[in-house]
This record gives sequence, C-alpha cells and structure tokens, in this order.
Amino acid sequence: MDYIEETGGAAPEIRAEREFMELCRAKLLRMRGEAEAMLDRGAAEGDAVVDKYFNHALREFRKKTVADLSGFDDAPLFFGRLDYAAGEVFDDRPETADPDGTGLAHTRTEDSDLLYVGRRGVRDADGEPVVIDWRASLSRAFYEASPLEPMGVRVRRRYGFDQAGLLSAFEDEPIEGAPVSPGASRLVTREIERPRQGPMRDIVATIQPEQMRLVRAPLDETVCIQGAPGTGKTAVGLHRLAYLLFAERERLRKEGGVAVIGPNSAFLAYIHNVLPALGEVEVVQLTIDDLTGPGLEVSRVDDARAARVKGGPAMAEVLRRHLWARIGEPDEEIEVRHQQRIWRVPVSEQAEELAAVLERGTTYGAGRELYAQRLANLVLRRMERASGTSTTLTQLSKNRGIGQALRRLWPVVDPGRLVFELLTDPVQLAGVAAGVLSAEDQRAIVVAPRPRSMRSMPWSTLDLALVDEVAGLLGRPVRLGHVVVDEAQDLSPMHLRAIARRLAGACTVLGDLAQATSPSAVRGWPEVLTRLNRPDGAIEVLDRGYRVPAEVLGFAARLLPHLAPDLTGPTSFRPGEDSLRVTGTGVRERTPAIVEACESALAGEGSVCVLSADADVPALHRELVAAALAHTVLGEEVPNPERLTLAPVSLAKGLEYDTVVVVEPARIVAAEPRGLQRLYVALTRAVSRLHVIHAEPLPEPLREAVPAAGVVVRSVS
Ligand SMILES: Nc1ncnc2c1ncn2[C@@H]1O[C@H](COP(=O)(O)OP(=O)(O)OP(=O)(O)O)[C@@H](O)[C@H]1O
Repeated sequence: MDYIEETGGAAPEIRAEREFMELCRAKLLRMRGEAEAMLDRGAAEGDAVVDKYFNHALREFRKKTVADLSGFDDAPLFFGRLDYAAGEVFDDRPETADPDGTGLAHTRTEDSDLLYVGRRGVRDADGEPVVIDWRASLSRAFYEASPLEPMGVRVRRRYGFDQAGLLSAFEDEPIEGAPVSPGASRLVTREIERPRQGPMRDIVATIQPEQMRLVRAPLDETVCIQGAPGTGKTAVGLHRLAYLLFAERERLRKEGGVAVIGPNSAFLAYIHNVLPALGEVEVVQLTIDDLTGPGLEVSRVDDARAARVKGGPAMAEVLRRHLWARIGEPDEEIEVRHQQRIWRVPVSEQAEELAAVLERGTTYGAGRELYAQRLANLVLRRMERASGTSTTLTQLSKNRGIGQALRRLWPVVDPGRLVFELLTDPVQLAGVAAGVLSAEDQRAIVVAPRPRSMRSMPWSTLDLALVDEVAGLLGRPVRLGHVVVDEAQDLSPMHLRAIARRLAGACTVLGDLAQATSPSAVRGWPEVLTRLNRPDGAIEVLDRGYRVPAEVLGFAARLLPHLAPDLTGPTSFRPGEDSLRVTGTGVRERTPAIVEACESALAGEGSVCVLSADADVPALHRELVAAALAHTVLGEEVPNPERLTLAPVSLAKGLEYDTVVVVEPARIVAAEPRGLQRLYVALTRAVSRLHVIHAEPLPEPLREAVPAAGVVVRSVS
C-alpha cells in the first residue's frame, strides 16, 4: 500500500487534495446558503391557510437540510476516494480541464472517475455530486470492495488528517488485480489506536466490511449481534441508525421515530455525541429505566432470587391478575339524575354489560371507557323509550351516577401504586400469585421492611419493568419505528416485553452473553428474540476486537470457558505489545502500587480509569485524594471530568479508557453471583494498557497455567 504523508512543504498531490477539499467546502456553504434563503423566503410555499400542513412539512424539511449541512465549517468533508475506470461512474465529462473552477475535472480525469466519500453529500450548482454521502449506495464499495470482489474499484484511497483537521496524508490500496491480503491499513490502525479522551466518536471513515454488512441490513430485518468486547457492537448499532434514517427517514418518522436504549446514564453520556456528529439529532437516547419508569428513581438492587422472580415472564400473569382483580361486582342499582328525573340501572343489567366488555379483551383503560359508554347507553335507551331525549351518550357517560359506579366497579389505577401494593402486601400477593409463584418466590419479592408509603418505596430496576407492564395493560404505549437495544444480554424477560410493546417495526439487539451479569437476564439470543416478538430475527456474530490489544484479550479470554463455553474466543485487530501488567503486592503496598500505576499512565496521553468492586470505591477515593491524584468518580455528574476516572465496576459496561487499572479481581468476583462475568467486563475496557493490581490471590482461571506470552507478572512485596 502506498502511503504518503505531508512532511513540510506539502507534496503536490496532498496540496491538490486540500484545494479540492476547500472547493467542496465552498459548494457545501452554497448549498446551505440556498436552503437558508429558501427557508427565509418561504419559497414554493402555498397559501398560508389552505396549504398549512404542506408548508409546515416543507419548512421542517428545509430546517433539517440546513442542520444537515451545518457543523462542517472546519471538519474534513471527505475521508476516502475510489478510483474507477473513466466512464464507470459518471456519464458526462467536462469539456475543459476545469470549467468555471467547478472542481468536476478533479473527479473526472482523462482515465479515471474519482468518487469522494464523506459524512455528507455535496453537490455543485448543477446538482452534480462531488462528494458522496457514506450511506449512499455508491459508497458501499468504499467499505466493501476487496481484491476478491473489486466492485469495479481500481484503487481505494484513505485520507489522514492532522490534529487541526487538515488533510496531511493519504494511503492508496490497490484493489482490482491486487494480491488477496494486502495487510492492515496504516491509517485505519492509526485511527483505531488514536488515544481516547472523552465520549465515544464515530467510525464512519473506518467501518470494516463485517460491520458494514450489519449497518446496512434492511430496515425490516431484526438483527441480533453477539460480539466479544470491543468488536464494535455499539458503534455498529449507532451507525446503523444513522444509515436507516438516511435510507428510510420518512417511514421511520411516520412509525414513531427511533431510539437507542442503553444500560445506564454513564453509558448514555459516553455515546451521546456519536449520532449528532453523524448529523442525527432526532434520535431519542434513554436508559431502560427511563423507558419503563419515567419519574421513578431506582435506589435498590434486587438480590439474585428476587431478581430472577421479578424479571421472569410469570410476573406478567401475576400482574394481569392483580390489575383485573380491581374490577368489582355490581351489587347496587345505579341512579342517574337527569333533568329532575331519576333513571335506574338494575344490578343484573350492569353485570351483563360488564361480562360483555370483559369478553372483548380490551386494555383495562379502553375497557373502562367502553363500560362507561355501555352503562350510559342503557340509561339512554330507557330515556328514549320513555319520552325521547336531547342528551347524548358522551354527556351521559360523564354523569355523576355513572361516574360513581365506575369508581366502584372499574376504578382508575396508578401503575406505580398497584406494583407498590403487590410488593409490600404478602396477602394481596398470595391472592394473585397462587399457582404461578411458589411460596418461596413470593417471599423473595416482598419488600421488607415494609415502606411506610409509596413515596418511601426503594424501587429497583425490575420493579420499574413491573410498573411498565401494568401501564401496558392499561393502555398501549407510544410506539417506535426502530429501536437499538445495547447491552441486551442483561435484560430480563419483563424488560424485553417492555421493549416489544413499543416496537412498531424491527429492532437491532446488541450484546455479549459472556458479559451477562444480571441474575434475571435471559440466557440466550433465541429467547431474547422470542421475548421481543421477533423470533425470526437473524443472530449475527462479530469476533474481531478493535478496542482491546491481543495480549490483554488473551488474558481476559482465560475466563471465557467458565462464562460461556459455547462462545469462541475473540481475535484482536491489534497485537498491542507490552499492554498487560499484573502486579501482586502485599496489602500495605497495594495503594502505592495503584498510585504509581495512575501517575505513570497520566504521564502519557489519553484517559485512565481505576476499576474496582463497587464496595471498594469509597476507600480508593480517599486514597487517591490523599495521594493528590485529581479524579472523577464515575456516576457523579461533573461539568469537566478529570482524565483519571475512578469507577465502580458495575458501571463500566460499554465504556473504555486508554489505560485501565483493575484493583483486586478476586473482590470483584466475590461481590456478586455473576462476579466472574463482571471481571471479564473489567478486564476488557482497556484500549492500550491493562494493569491488574492485587494483594489477594487472583481468581483461579487467571492463575491457571503459565502467564500468556508477554505478560509481565511483577511482585512488589
Ligand atoms: N471499524 C472501526 N474503526 C475504528 N474504530 C473502531 C471500529 N470498530 C470499533 N472501533 C472502536 O472500538 C471500540 C469498541 O467499540 P464498541 O464500544 O462499539 O464495542 P462493543 O462491541 O460495543 O464493546 P463492549 O462489548 O465492550 O460494549 C470503540 O472505541 C470503537 O470506536
């Protein structure tokens, strides 16, 4: 592969590419200017009254166009180029070398058609494309063309940029007629190894073929991606949404828009920039708790047994019974006073109507309305028979007498209160759980000591899923056109039901069974798909890791046979020599070793994280403060986080740091039933270096056999 880097003086070809980039920028600014002017002028809008909706849609479309073309004032406008034989892509060719400085000649030379690929499509004044959007079908070849399947491409060019975003290098990869394995691209490797700081960034310029295939899966296809740590599942899910919005924006909007569901707010903060950087600002990003229990705060973690029971599908039946047990039995006449007369509905007729409504199988809320109407109808018919009437069914169904009867027979319920009552009252629970939950299971889920009121209820994440289940029985929730569910290996059947209720179309499910730490989690992907009501979804595997160097991945993979024996160990894109260090210390030397590890990491570039069992975080915090190491404790919201983070391991899922210091693996394992899985998560967060520091013996699998090649095991005691 030819690689050219600007070394001062700028090589002529780099100069030419920079000039072309500036030309593209001028064209982009012109496109934006035109869209802004049309928006200001209200161009092509119809009559303000007659065409109100059309005008609104047109304005929204133009606002979106302006937003799409904004934010690129200094950013690189393309990151790649494909070289095809002349006439392969473009039909027409400019007659002169560069008519009116349009730059078209740059893309159509005598013997080549050059296709520039960027984050946005750019056109010239005649509508001719000069840069192709990465999501357009023409761009596919940039990601997928290979010597085995050249797709007409002769050479793929990738561009490198300096810190200021100035084009400073390119690399040409021959495709047609080239040897099958050209070796790793320097620019891709450089991009993957670039030190991380702050939130996740997009990967449009370097998406790999196995990832792109999933990004571009059709909208109607539910895809479930099992992938080892750092294989790019999250990145693929987010880029897939950007792609789907490009390809099917109108349909997705009509079907309710799109959302990303992640495990917690630290994770959302980490990914929140990726979609806006890709120009997608309309995607809702929320945690599973935001989805199921808006307004309720989680302050408790269920023990393993309670979690298994509450997360299990049997709870749906318990809640169904609990809700419908609110329906009363008619036992007194309804009196409706209307215009100085009293109309009565006998008990038997109320009961008949009630049975008829229950038979319909509506939601609780819709059933209530229907029952009110049917009671009103009984009265209305009596009135009509007697003397005719001027009142309507709707007016009558709001009559006080009918309202009182409804409150008795079909009361309004609050989902939170209903779940609160169920979980704090063993008698009520026993009444509706008989034959569904064993006595021990019932005991396991009763909250003790009993909270004094609903306001003092310590909700758990699974309680919120129960609240949502009840809400779903009351009425249908707002639906979404497409949902990306990340870290799905941890979701319980009840959580998956909550997502399924909202799915108008397909979804993208991301996760890694070896990282499943929740005792209530579904155990396999086929079951996840079934619970989502998408049993025909495709299960795909990603096994090439981009985050974790091979040495570290090999070390962590020693846990795999104990976690998910059916999963094959991942391979790593990067060897990462000298990336692993394991330090055994005496108890007193542990803190100095941690401090030294942090200081030495902070002396280099990038982010640093100390990961420990949750219970050890307060003590470590004090120790880092005493050592004057400025740091941010993950989970606390601060405007300007430090380069050093101290993180409880329970929040680390999905995150990554250049250097990770894992403290006392054995304590991480001992802290919870699926502690080994938690440790696997901790050991796979490092991009460049992992340093394990322990005074207690390492967990068995990590002690096994001889250390992997390159592992530095050092004892400081
Ligand atoms: N094609 C790529 N080009 C550049 N960077 C990539 C590519 N694929 C993945 N990465 C980077 O690798 C890292 C891991 O990606 P990501 O977080 O999406 O992995 P994951 O499979 O979701 O990991 P985990 O299982 O730990 O949550 C990220 O920094 C991401 O930007």
